[in-house]
This record gives sequence, structure tokens and C-alpha cells, in this order.
Amino acid sequence: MTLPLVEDTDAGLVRSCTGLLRLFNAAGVLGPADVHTATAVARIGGESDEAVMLALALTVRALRTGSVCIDLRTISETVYDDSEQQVDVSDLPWPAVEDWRAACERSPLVSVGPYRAGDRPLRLAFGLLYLERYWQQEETVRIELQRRLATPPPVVDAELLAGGLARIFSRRGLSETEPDRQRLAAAVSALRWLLVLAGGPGTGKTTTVAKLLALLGDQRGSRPRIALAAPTGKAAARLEEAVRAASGTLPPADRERLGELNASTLHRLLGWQPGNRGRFRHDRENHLPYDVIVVDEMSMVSLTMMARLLEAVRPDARLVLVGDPDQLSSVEAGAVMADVVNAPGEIDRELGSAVAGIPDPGSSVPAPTDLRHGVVQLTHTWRFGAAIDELARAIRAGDPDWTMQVLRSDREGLVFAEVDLEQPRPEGLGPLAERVRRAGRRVDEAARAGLAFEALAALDLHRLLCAHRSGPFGVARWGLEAERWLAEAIEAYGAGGEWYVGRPLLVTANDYDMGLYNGDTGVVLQTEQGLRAAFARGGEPLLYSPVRLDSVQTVHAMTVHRAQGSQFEAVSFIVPPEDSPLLTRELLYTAVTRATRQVQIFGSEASVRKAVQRPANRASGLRDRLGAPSQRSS
Ligand SMILES: Nc1ncnc2c1ncn2[C@@H]1O[C@H](COP(=O)(O)OP(=O)(O)OP(=O)(O)O)[C@@H](O)[C@H]1O
Repeated sequence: MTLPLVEDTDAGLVRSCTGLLRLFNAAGVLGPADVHTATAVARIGGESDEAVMLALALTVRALRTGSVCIDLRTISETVYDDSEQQVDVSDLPWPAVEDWRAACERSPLVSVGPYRAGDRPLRLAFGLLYLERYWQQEETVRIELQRRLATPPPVVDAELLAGGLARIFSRRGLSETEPDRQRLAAAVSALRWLLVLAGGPGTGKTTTVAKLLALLGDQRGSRPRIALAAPTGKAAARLEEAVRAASGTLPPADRERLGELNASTLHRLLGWQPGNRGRFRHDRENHLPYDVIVVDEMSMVSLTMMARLLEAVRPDARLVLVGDPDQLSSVEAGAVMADVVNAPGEIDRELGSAVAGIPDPGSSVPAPTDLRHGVVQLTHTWRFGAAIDELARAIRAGDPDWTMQVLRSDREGLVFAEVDLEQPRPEGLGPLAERVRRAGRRVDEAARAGLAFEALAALDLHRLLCAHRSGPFGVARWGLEAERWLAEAIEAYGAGGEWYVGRPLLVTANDYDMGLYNGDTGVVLQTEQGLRAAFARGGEPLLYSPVRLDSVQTVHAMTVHRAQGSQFEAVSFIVPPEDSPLLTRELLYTAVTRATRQVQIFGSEASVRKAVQRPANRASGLRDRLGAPSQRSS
């Protein structure tokens, strides 16, 4: 093999390392942190085998890209992407799998099998290599979920349950052959300690949450103490607003029973303690006091957070996990929601017959009874245009021909423009520029008139999304392009310096005192009191003088990750190139489903096809093991 050219000036190069670590570092597979951690741990643990050190460094590296563990058999086929570029690993001297595995089994750094004490930094179990800490977290999640599913179910008053379901759920809008899965989910939340409520945007997850809370409040006994939480402050604020809005549609007595509901971040719920990293006030010894805990945007919850949450929930509290398993996963390692929803395992027949036994005079369709792990998947979309809905289904199904057929169908709500985005001035961007200008004009007019509601609503008319932050496909370039289009279209656009009227803002850090969260968007307005930055927050918009805002930037374009949890009337998506490691099915699906009315896709057909065919594939052992019979680990 040819050795990559190694220059002393290369920022990511660790000159002190040797052997395999050096080769993999020079090739761009391992970063300095991976190499340093592996070298230090090996030194302390008395390990000098290069292959084991490589396995350790790759395990550390895998966590950075979202995997909980590595599989020595397939690790050489993994996509490597230390920046936004793909690294070619085919030429590297990968150890032979069986020898590699044997070296790991012999190593003083590795506990072998699931039952050994966790006194070594690595663990090899079920063919997967973990850092011990993450193995323990995965075990906590598996054991706590299995325990929750195996515990004798809550006692419910069947008559009240049937009456509540009949009162709160109507089949309006469903075809005769479609089962009411929202109703089914609510029934499961009453009959089990765990409900995993899965569904794409607009399938009525929040509506169902409001309804099931009302249903649980209908049972005998004292009113349940309810906690609503989400992984980010922005998602928590949105959950609170959405549940309040949905509860407004309930019968008055049910609405009253729900009372005032507030949502918080998971960190706040668990009692995050500044200066005490990783430890929360609520844990295994000090359970959360709530009877019902609802966690939204579960796809963004990492394995670590999930382990902490499950430890802190009382065994006799109902847990409702809500999210879209097809979206991008958490920034940190783990894909818990997707793992749980897709885990194999036995059907809960007892639950199936309990659900089937609830009378439903309004329906001629039997409720689905093939329920596993408390999962109910909502499938009816209530909000999208039909074209976006079909596009999302085609992507989710992993079918590139279907996806292209929908994209090229000229249906209302869809634009696909084949554009060579690497050109300095690409042809075919007309629909993008047009959308940017149209939404920008509306924002500008409302901002100049000091109309906060209108300006904020106009801000959500269109969002330009990219996967990359930099380069020809990145947010930086496309933000500037958008600004240029706006400057051409709007007189004196951007005049007035940094805080110009109509400037779209993105909050980049949480500020609990001001009620602003990382990912919130706002706009600068002209008001009688001078310039104000407006941010949407439920009822009245929040208005702040610009001098009070530290962590904001201009947002003409944002990453798909940032946009997770938000929706816009129209979305334009800059598809990354075919060889981008960021190009996955989840990325395309998340981008497309941010739109409620129109999706515009710019890029190559080859990239779109590649995305559809490439699920993100985060390595974890949870999915398979959750489906296996319950085992205790030591
Ligand atoms: N059973 C139903 N009948 C009629 N309309 C419904 C029903 N369920 C939900 N909707 C409506 O569909 C829209 C989307 O519902 P909701 O916000 O609950 O979905 P969601 O899955 O939580 O979406 P998101 O993931 O985007 O937050 C709302 O306007 C809601 O009122």
C-alpha cells in the first residue's frame, strides 16, 4: 500500500504515535483525541498489542459519530468522515478479523462476555466492542425497559377506560379500513407502564399525548402528577405549546382535568447540577415524583441521557416516549428510539387481547393487536400535502425509484432541480431565489412595520437547509447567496449595520432567564422603542433589545440538524454530494419532513438516490438484545 503523505504541519496528526495508530491517524480515520486516549489507556492497562490499541481508538472514534460500539467484522466498511469529507480506507492494513478478535479477547483491557465484572475499560460482548461505560449504559436501558415491560400492568377501571376512549376519540377523517392508532396508543398508555408513540410529523403525536393525558386523568384516584419533557429547551417550549393547543380541542371536563401543563428539558427534569457533570439530582436512589412522564423528540435523546432517565423514573410511573424513529438521531451516541421501535421480539398477546376487548361501537375495523415493547406507530398524516407525504414514505421505504418518480412528478408542492452546485454560479436556482425573495420581502415589510407576529410567521414561510456547514454545499455559502438575492430584491436591505431591520436571527445557546433556547429563531423589528429582536413563544412574542442578546447569529440558511423539531411552510434543501458521509436516508427524510406545503430539492439525482439507499446505521447492541429474553448482566 502507498503511505499517505504525512506533513509535520498537518493539524490532525499525532507525531508521537507509531504503527497501526500512526497509519490510521495519517489516513484521516483516527483523530488526535482517539489516538491519545488509546495510547494513554493502553499504557495504564499494560497493553502493547497494536491491533488492540487500534480497536480501542476506533471505539472511541465511533462514539463521536454516533455509534455506541464497533463490530470488528464490519468496521472496515464503515464510512469515515472526520470532516465533511469521506476518507478512503480500502488501502489500510486492517487486521484479519479472527486474529483481531482473539487479540482483544486476550487483552488485559477487555472484559469478555456480558457477565464479567466491569473493571476493565473495554468490553467485548455479542461480537461488539464497547467502552465499558457505554456497555453499562446500554445494559441499563435494556434492563430498565425490559423490567418496565415485564412488571404486572397497572390496575385500570375498564369501564372508565372504555368510556374515556369513546368520549375523547372520534374516527372523523379516517377511512373505513383504517384503524384508529391514536386511540390504540392512548389505550396502551393506560394498560402498560410504557408507551412508545412513534410517528412522522403531523401524524398527531402531540394531539394523542393531550388526549391520553386526559384519559389517564379520568381514572379513579388522585389526579396524576404529569411531567412533560424534551431533549432541548426549544423542543420543550414547542411541546408545551402544542399540548396546550391540542388540549383546547378536548371536551371541557377533560381539558380542566389536564390543568396547567409545563414542559422542561430532560436536564432540568432530572435535576442537572452545575459543576457535577453527569450526575443528576434524580436517579436510581431519588426517583422523580411524577406518575406520568412524557418525553417528546425522542430521536434526539442519546443513550447516556436515556439511561439516566430510565433510572430516575419510578417503576410505578407511566412512561410515554414520543418521537419519529426515521429522523436523524441524537448528536451524541445512540439511536434509542429507532432501536426500540425496530427491535424484534415477541408480540405482547395479553396487551393485544386487552385492547381488542375494549368495546368500540364507532368502528368496524379491529385495532391492531401485534404490539411489541409498547410501541404504537401512527401512520395517518393529518398535516402534509399529499405529495410531501408520499415523498416521505418513498424515502422511508428506502426506494430510490419511487422517490425519483414522486420528485419528478411535477405535483403541486414538489420541485426537483438538477443543479451542479459546485459551480460558482449554478444554473437552475430560480425557484430557490424566488422563494428566498418572496419570504424575505414579507419578513422585511412586517419588520419595518414593527409587526412581530407577522414577521415571525413570515420567517417560517421558507427555510433553506443544508447538510454541510462549509464548502460548496454548506450553510456559509448558501446563507451568503440568500443574502445577495435579498439585497437585489429589497431596497436598502441590510442597511443599518449589524442589527438591520428584518435580520433573521438564530439563537446559539440556551438562556433560561430570557426564555431563549439554542435553535430558536427570531427577527429584528423597528418599533416605537427602537430596534427589538422578536422571538415566537406561544402566545405573545418575546421582544428584547439587541444589546441584551449575546448568542445570536444571522440565519439565512441552517443545517438539517438545527432544523430538527421545527417545521416551515416551504423548505429548500441543498443535497450534499454523492460522496458526502453526511448523506443518509435520515438526513433526506428529516429535511423533507420539515416542510408542511412545499419541498424544493437542489442537487443531483445520483445524490438523492444514494441518500435513499443509505440508512445511517449506527452501531448498537440494543435493538437485537431488547428483543432477546431478559438477561441480567453482572
Ligand atoms: N385524529 C385527528 N383528527 C383530525 N385532526 C388531527 C387528528 N390528529 C391530529 N390532527 C391535526 O393534525 C395536525 C398535526 O397534529 P400534531 O401536531 O398532534 O402532530 P405531531 O405528530 O405531533 O406533529 P409534529 O411531529 O410536527 O409535532 C394538528 O393540526 C392536529 O390538530
